[in-house]
Amino acid sequence: MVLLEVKNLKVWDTRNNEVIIKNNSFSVKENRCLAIVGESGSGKSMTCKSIMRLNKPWIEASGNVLFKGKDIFNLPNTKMRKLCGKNIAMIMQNGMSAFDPSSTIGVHLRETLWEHYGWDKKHADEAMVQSMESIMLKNPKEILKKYPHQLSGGMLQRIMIALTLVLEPDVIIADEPTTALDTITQFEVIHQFVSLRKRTKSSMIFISHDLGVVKKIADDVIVMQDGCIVESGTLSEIFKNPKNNYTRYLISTREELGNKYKKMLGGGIGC
Ligand SMILES: Nc1ncnc2c1ncn2[C@@H]1O[C@H](COP(=O)(O)OP(=O)(O)OP(=O)(O)O)[C@@H](O)[C@H]1O
Repeated sequence: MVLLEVKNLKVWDTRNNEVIIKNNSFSVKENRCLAIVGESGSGKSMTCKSIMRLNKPWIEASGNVLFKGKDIFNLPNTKMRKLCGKNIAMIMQNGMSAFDPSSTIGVHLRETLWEHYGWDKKHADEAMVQSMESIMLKNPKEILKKYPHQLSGGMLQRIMIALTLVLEPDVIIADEPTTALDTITQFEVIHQFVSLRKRTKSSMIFISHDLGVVKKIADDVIVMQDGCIVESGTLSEIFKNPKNNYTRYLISTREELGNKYKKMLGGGIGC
């Protein structure tokens, strides 16, 4: 079953009328992970921000976004706020930008859980502490008292994963969630994403320019170039039999990079 359908999405900058996303359509099926890949500036983030209506005021979008068959593109902002988080949750590229710098993590999480579930402080804290423990975050009670700047990017990403586990949304949108992290933390966070999918049975849109990561997590892939979807298919179709030159180029550069690392590390790394 299709859970989220994006139809003829067009996005443009009203300041200079530059078209950023050109009439793209794609869908996310139940319990599947769709990866959006492409080089920097190809429009991956803009696509997801447009679904969530997180674009800057000068950016406009047209088209349709259907969630469980209902058009949410023209939903009033108050209804959209309710939907975001509980039904469709976005995990940002940079953990720091997801949290209010002037509030503690606890205040932020409690507000979110109050808004979506009406939980009081005790209920929210219990759920978050349990969720953070389940993904091996140490001292969760202390974490709730901290401000975002007191925690590392990897910690903030994991807190967002813990919150997503509590919210159990139907669709999770993860925008390059490992970009700002070092290699070891990246590996751990990807592992958390894979188990997040298993535990919540959520569908996922996973944005990445790292095809190695995509191979680990995705079922379906769309490839973007200059605001257009140039190829789409299942993971094995895209990797084993890419039809588009740009897809072939992305895969070959990934393989070259992988081989270089293998040589450097004496054959110890796989992609
Ligand atoms: N706030 C903005 N205002 C105007 N143009 C923007 C804005 N944000 C992004 N763009 C432009 O939109 C295009 C697509 O950007 P987008 O961030 O979606 O790319 P991306 O594929 O996600 O890249 P990256 O992998 O670097 O995050 C780029 O040309 C970018 O310059």
